[in-house]
Amino acid sequence: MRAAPHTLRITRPDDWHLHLRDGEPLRSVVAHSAAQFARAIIMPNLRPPVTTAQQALDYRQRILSAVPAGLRFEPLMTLYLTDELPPDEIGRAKAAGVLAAKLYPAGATTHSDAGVTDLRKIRKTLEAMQRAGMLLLVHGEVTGSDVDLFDREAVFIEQQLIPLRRDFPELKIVFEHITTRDAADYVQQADRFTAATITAHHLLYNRNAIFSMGLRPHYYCLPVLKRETHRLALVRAATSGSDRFFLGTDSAPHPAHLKEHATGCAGCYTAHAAIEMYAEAFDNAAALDRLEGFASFHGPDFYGLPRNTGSITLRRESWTPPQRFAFGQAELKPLRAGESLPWRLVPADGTTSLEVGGDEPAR
Ligand SMILES: NC(=O)N[C@@H](CC(=O)O)C(=O)O
Ligand SMILES: [Zn+2]
Ligand SMILES: [Zn+2]
Repeated sequence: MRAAPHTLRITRPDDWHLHLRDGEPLRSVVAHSAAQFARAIIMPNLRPPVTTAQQALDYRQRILSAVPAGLRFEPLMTLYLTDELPPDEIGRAKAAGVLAAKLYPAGATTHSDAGVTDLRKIRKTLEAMQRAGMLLLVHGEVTGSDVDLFDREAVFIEQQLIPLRRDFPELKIVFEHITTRDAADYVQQADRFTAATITAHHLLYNRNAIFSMGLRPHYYCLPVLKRETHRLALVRAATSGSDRFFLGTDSAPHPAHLKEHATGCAGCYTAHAAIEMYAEAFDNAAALDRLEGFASFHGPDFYGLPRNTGSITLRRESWTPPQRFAFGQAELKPLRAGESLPWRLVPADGTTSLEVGGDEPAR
């Protein structure tokens, strides 16, 4: 048997699904992602949502100005699809460098109230995207109160995704943050125009995490964590070597007081330790050799972008993320707060990743 490696060097990874928010909260969190990832696909679910090319360009500029000096980070922008989005905005967005548009079924998740109420209403926009080569990113859950929360992803595949795939065969679709064996199987068997992102928390946890010795709101996200058989299927997909699956943290910061609330917000914050959590999940599956493809190659290959050239190093060294970070005027409780992690990112400049951000907002 080979000895378990103590360090792991991989091509610098990207995050293909990230929420950075805006204003002061943005300035509090962006350094965490920039310390780990070269690029990230930035979700457009602000209030109001990012629905025009100009808004995407302005938001990109605000993100760049929030990146601390000395860190390089490229935000890759997306548009938020609504029933009213004019199809010709797609051409303007494409020309402005926007890579993708995001489908939030109305009511499916955080800040999705302006989302699409019926796919038939956006056919012309989807046609324009297919023509322009703009990717469609989907939050794949149906919303009806008649469908059990834990079945919403599987029902979405049958009711929405299969017809969508048939009607727009050459539209590149990323099924975002998949959480079920159904979704992993669907993507594995689909053609080369379909891929999926998988979060670190869905690789590490099943739904017991939300209910373990009391209700734990920091494990609540959408799509919600599923049962263990689904987690195992996600681990198999991520570590299979298949280029259909790639890294997307879905790190989704919310003020702690709104998560620890009678109607707590959905979203887990993982950007402070994302690559470390993925390394842990791949290590648990004895598949560390597959991490680089998943984290650094499959995403850019699917998006048609160049792979990164630099590298990062991870060390097997236990460390403990802090209990909280500042988040604008509020607090942010990260996943694994106060709990040890077995892998640690070795920062390029010799400081520790914990010092980026620290207990204070990173500026
Ligand atoms: N994942 C989440 O639970 N929340 C995300 C929205 C999303 O990605 O669905 C958020 O913006 O907070
Ligand atoms: Zn989502
Ligand atoms: Zn998300």
